[in-house]
Amino acid sequence: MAVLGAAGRMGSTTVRAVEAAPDLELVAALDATDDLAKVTAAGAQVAVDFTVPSVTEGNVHALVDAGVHAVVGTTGWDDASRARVRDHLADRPGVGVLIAPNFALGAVLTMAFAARAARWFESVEIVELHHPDKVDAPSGTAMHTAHAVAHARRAAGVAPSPDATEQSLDGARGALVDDVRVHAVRLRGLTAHEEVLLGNPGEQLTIRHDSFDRVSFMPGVLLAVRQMPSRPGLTVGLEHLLDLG
Ligand SMILES: NC(=O)C1=CN([C@@H]2O[C@H](COP(=O)(O)OP(=O)(O)OC[C@H]3O[C@@H](n4cnc5c(N)ncnc54)[C@H](OP(=O)(O)O)[C@@H]3O)[C@@H](O)[C@H]2O)C=CC1
Ligand SMILES: O=C(O)C1=N[C@H](C(=O)O)C[C@H](O)C1
Repeated sequence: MAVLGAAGRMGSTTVRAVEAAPDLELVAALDATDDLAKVTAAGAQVAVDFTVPSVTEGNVHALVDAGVHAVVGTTGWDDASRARVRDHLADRPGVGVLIAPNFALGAVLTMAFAARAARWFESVEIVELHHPDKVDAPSGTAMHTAHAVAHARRAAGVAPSPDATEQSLDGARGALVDDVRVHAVRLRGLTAHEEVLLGNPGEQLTIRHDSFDRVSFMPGVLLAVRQMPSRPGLTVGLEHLLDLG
């Protein structure tokens, strides 16, 4: 298999995890200046992408063209870019692509629990907290959580969270993602954290997940690497590989 973005925080952690896995062989580790042709030249069947939002879609199309299955953890995807990959895969039967905003088991469970709880609360807001070197906000995980929560609330006929704010400084109420408020904190010392706050009169449920170390993402990454050769087409979210989708 191959790792794209191998010199980065997640890429280097993935390289170590693959090297420690007896059933996987790392044949290519690419950094920003490397040609993607190295992936096929090395005979990789699966490539993991932990690069940057500006290049990940191009990488995925090149991998699909080459018949290489892709496990994508890089964020920055939207409906339009995912649709382009889905269309491309329709011409390449047998090739599988997973785009997952978070590979940590606890984060996937947080999203599943939040979606399950969302219909029972009047108010829902999301706070994501990350290291200050992160280039995108809100996090891909928070966006995915907001969409899942919004979908569950719409399906149950629940109104958007009440908010009487008439006057506020720009950004004070966070970003509105699919009718759900999302707040992004960037703080030295943090790794990757998310809280889903659910409120009713007289009570609050907080669902919180903390990734203290990037090793937390590795069981999910390796699970995906092992499964993608038998999952053709586009899969969005690790929850589908964990039977939680
Ligand atoms: N799904 C998940 O579970 C997780 C997802 N992420 C996401 O993964 C992505 C990477 O995060 P992180 O590792 O912290 O970021 P880093 O900035 O540490 O790593 C990104 C790496 O990609 C390299 N790169 C840039 N362009 C290319 C290219 N065209 N080909 C190959 N490599 C390239 C960068 O090189 P250079 O610095 O020289 O430009 C850098 O080494 C982010 O989008 C982040 O949100 C992060 C954690 C978990
Ligand atoms: O950049 C990060 O660090 C992370 N990015 C992903 C995201 O944007 O959701 C996953 C995790 O939160 C760590």
